[in-house]
Amino acid sequence: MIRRLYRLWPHPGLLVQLWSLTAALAVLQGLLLGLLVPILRALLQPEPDFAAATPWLIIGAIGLVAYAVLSVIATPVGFAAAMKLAVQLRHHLMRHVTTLPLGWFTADKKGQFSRTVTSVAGTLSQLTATIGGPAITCTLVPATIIGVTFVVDWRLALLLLVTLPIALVALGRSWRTVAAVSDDMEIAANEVASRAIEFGQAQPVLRAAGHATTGSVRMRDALDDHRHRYRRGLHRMLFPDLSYSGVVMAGYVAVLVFGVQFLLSGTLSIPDTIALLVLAVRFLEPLGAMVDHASGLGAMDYLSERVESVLRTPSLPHSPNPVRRLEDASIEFADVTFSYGGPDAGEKPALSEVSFRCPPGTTTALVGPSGSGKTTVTRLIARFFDIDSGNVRVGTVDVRELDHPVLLENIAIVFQDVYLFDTTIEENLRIARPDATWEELEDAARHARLDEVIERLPGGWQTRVGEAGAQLSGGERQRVSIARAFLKRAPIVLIDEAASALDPENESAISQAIAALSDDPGRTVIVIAHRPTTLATADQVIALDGGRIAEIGTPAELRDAEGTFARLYHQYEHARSWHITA
Ligand SMILES: Nc1ncnc2c1ncn2[C@@H]1O[C@H](COP(=O)(O)OP(=O)(O)OP(=O)(O)O)[C@@H](O)[C@H]1O
Repeated sequence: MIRRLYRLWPHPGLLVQLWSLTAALAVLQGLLLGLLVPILRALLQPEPDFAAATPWLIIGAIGLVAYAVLSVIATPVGFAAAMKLAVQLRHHLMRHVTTLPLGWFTADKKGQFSRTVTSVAGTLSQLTATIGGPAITCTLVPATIIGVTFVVDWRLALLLLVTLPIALVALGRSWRTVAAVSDDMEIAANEVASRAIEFGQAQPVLRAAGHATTGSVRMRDALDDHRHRYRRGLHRMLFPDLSYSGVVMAGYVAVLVFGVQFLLSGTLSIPDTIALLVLAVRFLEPLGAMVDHASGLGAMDYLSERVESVLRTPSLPHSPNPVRRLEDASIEFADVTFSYGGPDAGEKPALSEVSFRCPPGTTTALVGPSGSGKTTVTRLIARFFDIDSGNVRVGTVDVRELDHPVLLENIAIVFQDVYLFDTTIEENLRIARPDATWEELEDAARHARLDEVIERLPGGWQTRVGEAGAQLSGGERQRVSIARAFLKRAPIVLIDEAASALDPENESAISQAIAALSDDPGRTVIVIAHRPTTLATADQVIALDGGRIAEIGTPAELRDAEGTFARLYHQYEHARSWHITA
C-alpha cells in the first residue's frame, strides 16, 4: 500500500514528512512504555530503590514532553497535508491527462476522470493523511513493544511476535473484503446515478405515458440492486472483522496465561510480569484499533486503484526530436489502416489502406454513408489516435514526428457537436486566441455570420451562453465554432458540417461561412460535407465506403461517374428539396 501511494504522489516529500512524524511518535510511545520495566524493577521491591528509578523517571518525563510537542505539531501538519496532497494529486492527474490521446476522452472516460479528479482524489488524500498515520502507529507501537519485551523475556516476546503477523494477515483479509465490497457498491451507485439522470430526462415521456409518479422500472431495479448489494456487503464484511478481533483476543489470553505460568514457576519476577502485562495490553490495543481503520484502509486501496487506472493509461508516444515547423499546409494519407481497438483487436478496421493528398490551399469534401470513416479521417489528421500502419503527414511531416502542440496550433476544428463553455460569447471566442484584439474578434464574428446572432442577443458579446451553450441553437453554436476557426487563423481547418436539418437562415449562414473559410488560398480545408452547396465548391471529393476510398476526383468528374458520390449527391439534393417544400 505504501509503495502504491508513493507511486501516486510523484514528489512524496510531504508524505515522508507526515509519516516520519507519525513513526517517531509511535516509536517514542513504545519506548516510553518500555521504561516501565526498569522503573517497576527499582520500585517494586521490599526496599524501593528511588535512586535507581530517578534517571528512568527523568528520561520518561523528557520523553513525555517530547511526545506532547510532537503530537501538537502532528495535528496541523496532518490537516494541511490532506489539502496539499489533494492539490498535488489533482495536478498529477491533470498533467497526465493532457498527455493522453484525445481519442481517450469518450463520454465514459470523461465521467470517470471527473469523479477521479474531484471526489476520489479528495477522499484518498484525506484518508492518506488521517488513516495513514494511525495505521503506522498501529504497526510501529506493537513492533517497538516486541523489541522491548525481548530485552525482558524472550519467551513472551516470541509469543507477541507470532501474534503480530497472524493479526496482520486477518486484517489484510478484512480490508481486501472492504475493497471488493466498495467496488461492488460503486458499480451499483453508478447505475443508480445513471438511471436517475435518465429518469429526469425521461420525465416528458413518462408523464405522457402516465408513469410520472410510479417512475421508471429501470430506476426501481437499480435502487433494488443497490439495496441488495449493500446488504450483501455488510454480511461479507462481518466474518473477516470477527476473525481479526478473535486473533487479537486469543493473543492477549495467551500472554496472560503464559505470563502467570512463568511467574508461578519463578522464571519471571513480579515487577517484570506486571510491566509485561501492561506492555501486552498496549501491544494488542493498537492492533485491535486497526479493525476500526480497516474500512478506511480498504477504501484507500480501492481509491488508489481508481487513480492508478487513469495514470496507467499510456501517454501519446512522442518523438525524441519532434519537428516544430510545418513545411506547408498539405495533408497526406499514405496507405493508412486504423482500428479503434488497435491492430491486434481483430475488429474490422475503421479505415483500410486509405491514400489521398490535399494540396495546400485546397478544399476537400469527405462524403460517404454513415460509419464509412469520414470522422475518423479528421481525427487521425489531428492525431487523436495513432494509426496501425501507413503514414498520416501534415505539412509533409508524419504526425508522429511532429510536436503535438505545434500540430494542434496549426489545425482548427469545427465539430458538428460544438462544445461551448458556460461563459460569455466573447470568452468562448477568445479560447481560440486569448490575445485577439476587438477588431479581430469582430472580423471573425462577421466572417462566421455570428455578428447577426450577437446583435439579437440581449447582452451582445457579453451574453452568457449557458451550460454547454444551451442558450444558442445548434446552428448558432456551429457559427461560434466557425468564428473560432477564423480567429485562430490556423492554416488547416477540419469541419464536420451539421448533418441535421437547419432552419434556412442558419443553413445559408453556415454554408457562406464555410465557403469563406475555403476561399482563403492560405487555408487547407477538409470538410465532412452534408450539403450539395458545400460539395459543389470543393476542389476535390473523397467518397468513402466501409472505411475504403470508393472514389476520388473533382465534384464534376464524380457526378458524371454515377458512383457513390453521384448517388449521395442526388440523395442530398432530394432531401433538400423535400425539406424546402415540406
Ligand atoms: N470511438 C470509437 N470507438 C470505436 N469505434 C468507433 C469509434 N468511433 C467510430 N467508430 C467506428 O468506426 C467506424 C467509422 O466511424 P466514423 O465515425 O468515422 O464514420 P462516419 O463516416 O463519420 O459516420 P457518421 O456520418 O455517422 O458520423 C464505424 O464503424 C464506427 O462505429
